[in-house]
Amino acid sequence: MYYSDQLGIEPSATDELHWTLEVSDLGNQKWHYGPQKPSAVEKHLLQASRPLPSGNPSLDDAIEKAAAYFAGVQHESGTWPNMYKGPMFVTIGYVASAKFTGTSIPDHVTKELVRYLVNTAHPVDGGWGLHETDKSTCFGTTINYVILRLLGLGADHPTCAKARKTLLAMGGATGNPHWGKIWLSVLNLYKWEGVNPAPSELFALPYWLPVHPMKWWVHTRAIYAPVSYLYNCKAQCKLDPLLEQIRDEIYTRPFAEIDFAACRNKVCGIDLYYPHTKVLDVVNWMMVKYDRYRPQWLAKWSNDIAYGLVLKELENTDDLSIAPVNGAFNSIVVYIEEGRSKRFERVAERLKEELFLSPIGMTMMGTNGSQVWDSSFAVQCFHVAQVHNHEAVATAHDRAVDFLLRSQFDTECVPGSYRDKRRGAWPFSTKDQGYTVSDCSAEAMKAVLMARPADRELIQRLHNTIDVLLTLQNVDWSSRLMSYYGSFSTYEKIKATPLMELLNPAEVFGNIMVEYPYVECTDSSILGLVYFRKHSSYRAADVERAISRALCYIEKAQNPDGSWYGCWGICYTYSGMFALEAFSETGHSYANSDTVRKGCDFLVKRQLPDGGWGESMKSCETHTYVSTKESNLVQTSWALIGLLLAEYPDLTVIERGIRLLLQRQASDGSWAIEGVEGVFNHSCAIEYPNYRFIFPIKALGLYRRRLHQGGRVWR
Ligand SMILES: CC(C)=CCC[C@@H](C)[C@H]1CC[C@@]2(C)C3=C(CC[C@]12C)[C@@]1(C)CC[C@H](O)C(C)(C)[C@@H]1CC3
Repeated sequence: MYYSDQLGIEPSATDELHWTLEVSDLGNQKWHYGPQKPSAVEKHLLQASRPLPSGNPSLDDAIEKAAAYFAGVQHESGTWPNMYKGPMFVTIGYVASAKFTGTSIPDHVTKELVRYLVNTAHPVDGGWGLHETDKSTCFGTTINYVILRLLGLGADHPTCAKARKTLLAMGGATGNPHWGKIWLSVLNLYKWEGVNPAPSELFALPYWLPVHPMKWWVHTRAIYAPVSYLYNCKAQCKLDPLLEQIRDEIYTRPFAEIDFAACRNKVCGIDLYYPHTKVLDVVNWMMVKYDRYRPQWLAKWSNDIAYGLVLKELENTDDLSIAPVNGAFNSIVVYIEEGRSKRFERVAERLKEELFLSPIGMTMMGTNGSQVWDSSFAVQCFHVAQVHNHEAVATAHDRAVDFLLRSQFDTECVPGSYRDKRRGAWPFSTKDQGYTVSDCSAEAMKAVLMARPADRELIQRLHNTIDVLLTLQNVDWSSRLMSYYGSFSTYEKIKATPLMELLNPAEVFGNIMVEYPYVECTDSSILGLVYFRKHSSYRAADVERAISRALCYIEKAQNPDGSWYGCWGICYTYSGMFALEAFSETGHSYANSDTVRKGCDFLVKRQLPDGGWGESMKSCETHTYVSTKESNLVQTSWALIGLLLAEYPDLTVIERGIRLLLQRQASDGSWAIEGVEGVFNHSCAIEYPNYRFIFPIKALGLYRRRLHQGGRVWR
């Protein structure tokens, strides 16, 4: 029974049996409510975690059953839809956009959005944080309180009353960080004069300037382009009685008496992960003066430039946008410019693809899914476990490969969008989303090569992938200077100096201004290149050089204790697995490499008494390994994969971990969700529900190979 059931909410939950998920050939997902019957996929996604007895299987049985279960919950599009949830600051975009543009939200969606927030409110103080398992923060509590009120929950409903009390105890909504203040201003619940400036003139600067926004990290610039437009025209939703009530509820003083300009730099202490630098304070002060005295024509002229960039982003992503945060801002900007035009309707419609239903209600995901990433790993794990051609798995395997082939980019971005060459690369989620990611391209390439090693036409197609991947490596003079030579970043190579972080206005996220070198992205890129090298001699010398430069980088990035800090999964365990796999694929093992030996010893020292591994989100925040008390299925699998690939000599260590995976498997072959596996920007946790199949299957498969091959790991 969920908290929302105990509490009783009006409107109440919808009937889970009436929800179906539509998924297109390209993996785009949308939930519908109606008379249809749910399929195995919806049942798998919506059934609450059911305690099934453990099957206590043999190794072979465990692999067969897990692979068959996982194959059985694949959608016929070749993807594994899953609730890619966690961040608690995304749904505000959907609700605020609907409010601003007068778009109605269907009843069944409203009910489920409310249910999710009621179920995720902090059990003690009733607030919300940056992510689902976070402590309550001013940002999380304000925006989610506002959502509930806009969706029709009464101010005196117990969830609202409790959250409001917590918000007011934190000093009220004036303590919001930059993004919170921006959403409140758009909703006319705050005043723009109290928001640190984000003028669109920045986008009109000449590109050669080192601070040009189009050199920033793709997400940050994609968000600040529409935000700067809204800032310059001080866009505000029409005030209505409900908004007036909310104004009265979220502050400790009457709205009319608040000196908003004085709150510009005020951020609640609990929220403040990354305080402003003095440099930013000075720049902000100057921009405030500029904002006051600049001529209107200049504000309008630079808004035209920002709007041009928004339109290009929409064109390059088939009206979807890179992720829901800028997607929501974009929808408002298009509405201001064009009213309810065809384009606006389409942007608003595609925003709904970011909504996902889970057993605890509906929320907006971090992106429109994790389709390409998950399908790539799924194909790989079927091969490692040698089940790809088994009856229960073969269709799912082939569909996933076809999905990956359909999802490879075959067009370039429109000119003038400051985007690099993308033909041949792959995204994280879907082809429509349109953004190359280094490791997603490499893992997808590895997957299709595993599946079709002898397909000459495919290898030809992968020439483009190689061309893109090679351009993504950080190898220019500044990377030598900053000692990230040979590394790979996420979406692009590093285009601006990390000193830009001094101007990070977000307060709640670190490392968002520019690209950084990432160990995991570098590891995956090596894996992709190594696989390609096995099958083709295309640009052999360049590929070879890229691999050795990347290996040097990972070696340098290893901490003295043998660990690698992970940025996209929790944390040292995640990165350790990727690094050890990259070393293993290039011929390094425990027996012949100090780096590998140190990497393994680090992991082995952290094995818990039950044979598993469990690492806390605190590792990401504190940059030190913090163990949880309980071991975690996915992290145990990561550690095991690393050790197995490194040919760690002591099999008893590995066997203890393997036994834990077997014991936790339910009789239907599945594993339950045990906790959050992913992270971003050091502070926000995000769930990857498919990891609970992908990585245990891979770990068990590798272990079986090791047993069968007399202690030698298959390559
Ligand atoms: C702070 C901001 C801008 C918030 C919006 C959320 C996005 C930035 C997040 C949500 C999912 C996310 C963590 C993701 C990634 C980047 C940042 C994302 C898109 C990438 C693609 C980076 C590279 C990683 O190796 C990996 C592929 C795992 C992730 C996937 C998810």
